Amino acid sequence: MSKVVDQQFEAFKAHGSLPSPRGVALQIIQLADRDDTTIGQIARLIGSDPALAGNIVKVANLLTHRGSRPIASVADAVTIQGIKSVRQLALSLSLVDAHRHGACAGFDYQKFWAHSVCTGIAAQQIVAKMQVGVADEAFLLGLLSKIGRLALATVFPAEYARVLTADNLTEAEHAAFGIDHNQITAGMLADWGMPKLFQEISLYIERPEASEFHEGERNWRLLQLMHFSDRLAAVCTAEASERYRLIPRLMLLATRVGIESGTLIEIGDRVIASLREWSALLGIFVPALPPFEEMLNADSMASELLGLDALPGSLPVGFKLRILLVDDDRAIRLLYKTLLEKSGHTVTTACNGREALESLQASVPQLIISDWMMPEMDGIEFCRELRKNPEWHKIYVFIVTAQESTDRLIEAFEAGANDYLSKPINPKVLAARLRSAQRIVQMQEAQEEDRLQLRQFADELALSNKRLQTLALTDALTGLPNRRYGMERLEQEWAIAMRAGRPVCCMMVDIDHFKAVNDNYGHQLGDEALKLVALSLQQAARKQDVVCRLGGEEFMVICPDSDLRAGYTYAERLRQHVAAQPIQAQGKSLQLTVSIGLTDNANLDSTEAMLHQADTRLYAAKASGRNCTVVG
Ligand SMILES: Nc1nc2c(ncn2[C@@H]2O[C@H](COP(=O)(O)OP(=O)(O)OP(=O)(O)O)[C@@H](O)[C@H]2O)c(=O)[nH]1
Repeated sequence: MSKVVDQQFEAFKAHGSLPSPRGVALQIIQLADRDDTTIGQIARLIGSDPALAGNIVKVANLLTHRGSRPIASVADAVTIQGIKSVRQLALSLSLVDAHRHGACAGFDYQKFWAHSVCTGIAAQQIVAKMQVGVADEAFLLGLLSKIGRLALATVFPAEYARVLTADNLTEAEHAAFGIDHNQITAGMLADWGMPKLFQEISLYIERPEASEFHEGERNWRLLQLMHFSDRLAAVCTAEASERYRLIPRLMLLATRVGIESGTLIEIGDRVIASLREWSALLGIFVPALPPFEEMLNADSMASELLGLDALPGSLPVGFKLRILLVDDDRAIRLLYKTLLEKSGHTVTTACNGREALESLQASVPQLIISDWMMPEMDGIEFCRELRKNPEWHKIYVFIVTAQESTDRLIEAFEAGANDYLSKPINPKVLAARLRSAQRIVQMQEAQEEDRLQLRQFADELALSNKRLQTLALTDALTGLPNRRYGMERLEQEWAIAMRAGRPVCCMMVDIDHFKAVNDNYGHQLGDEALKLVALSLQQAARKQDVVCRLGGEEFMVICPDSDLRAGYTYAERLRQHVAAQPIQAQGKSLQLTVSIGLTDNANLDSTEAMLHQADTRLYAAKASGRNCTVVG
């Protein structure tokens, strides 16, 4: 304790006598603390106080196994219980006896003792289980950890009754008495010659985060466990309605100090059983308690979980995960669902692998936290099944395991897990691991978005290329394939025909006296007429024929699989089709005709030769009076 607190404690002591083990009990405590004390010495000392001696024999009989030979003498009691346990008994019996009631209205003496004894029992159980210190010492420390409150109620009964109604008790105590109950406890333990560590722990038992112990060191761990014992005692001694408000925080605390829910239930049940025996012994009232597992699973706990804080650390702005939580322990599901939702994530739950797989059909999360050991389908099998579906490959999976052996971890990674979390899950570690998973999920999603965007660009590009290509190969006025297309197509048809030894025809079609149309009616009507002739040619063509506009009023028609004879018949049909249909444009009726030069591939060695021949024949058709077809 600091010098100032020391002085405050000295000043406080001057106001009246503090609770203390009296007479024989005090001597027992002092004697028991010495290394050379014998059982005989302790037994003789206890024997000098008949009431205490009677109680100690009674206690020893109650605490030893039923059915064994009853303990009749103090010496037997000390031998069986051990000197340290007898010291605890002497101290508790003497303090409880002297302060079962008191003058401070509003100070619940019964509840105070129930809580103190329960903290002692819990500390003893937990310290033994977690192997961080001497269990008997932990009992004593737990029992006395709030003795400062009894001291305040004893020294200032009227004033303390008023202070007890305050929301923040330690602050109100400071305001009223210049010292708080934790500081008084530390002072009293110092006065009773208790180890310095006891004093430090009692100072910070209610607020371990304010202590100067270094995280991870043995004393820090002991303080955390004592704080946990204090909270566990609060749960065990609270009224039912209050109890369910306290349980969620106790569970969270358990995960922080490394006690998983199975161990918590085991310790809780032992504490409840032990408390029942102690309360009967000391004549203290404790409320009836259900089995611990029932408390953790109670529905009424769910709403209280909402009072919990979010996981430590902040989320990247605007990035929240869709998480699926898979665990067969309902309390764990509830606790982590609440914590994760408080941190901004959206959480769904499943109680085993099979249920999780079913839920994936409905909605796909970005991250899964799955326990390993579960009934029906365990975490590993679930992982394997999950990875079989390519749609679920991107889900980031954490496997929660109590065993960190290399083989187990390799098995988890081989089944498809991305990472693992050790059981019990430490919220700080979970928060850090989640942030790193978030970064990966975020990166994956950004990549996926880039990929989708690229694909969209590529699709758009392909489409516009196709459009450009179509434009490049189409005549804008008539919508027919243009010269470029016509020439390429003629090459293709030529190659096919030559390879297959088949004929192919080509005709040049030119509108007669078209200049006159333009001159007499204007270019606009000329254009209209060109479009209608193009349409007429197309209508008269067969499906496999290719009609294109070479430019101006000149067209080319390619007729695959046609020799000159068939081509001629066809050319004539075309010519007559145009001649037979007067063209209606801008309210005028024009009678147009075409001249055709026809050729085929027979006896020619290239498309150029073919085109040249068709051209020559077209000129011949013009020369011979137009509106006719020339074939040779
Ligand atoms: N309206 C319009 N006229 C065009 C187009 N392309 C070419 N022409 C016209 O078509 C006419 C072709 O005339 P010429 O080559 O002298 O031949 P023609 O008058 O048809 O006479 P012959 O071919 O000898 O029967 C010219 O007046 C061109 O201006 C076009 O896209 N639209």
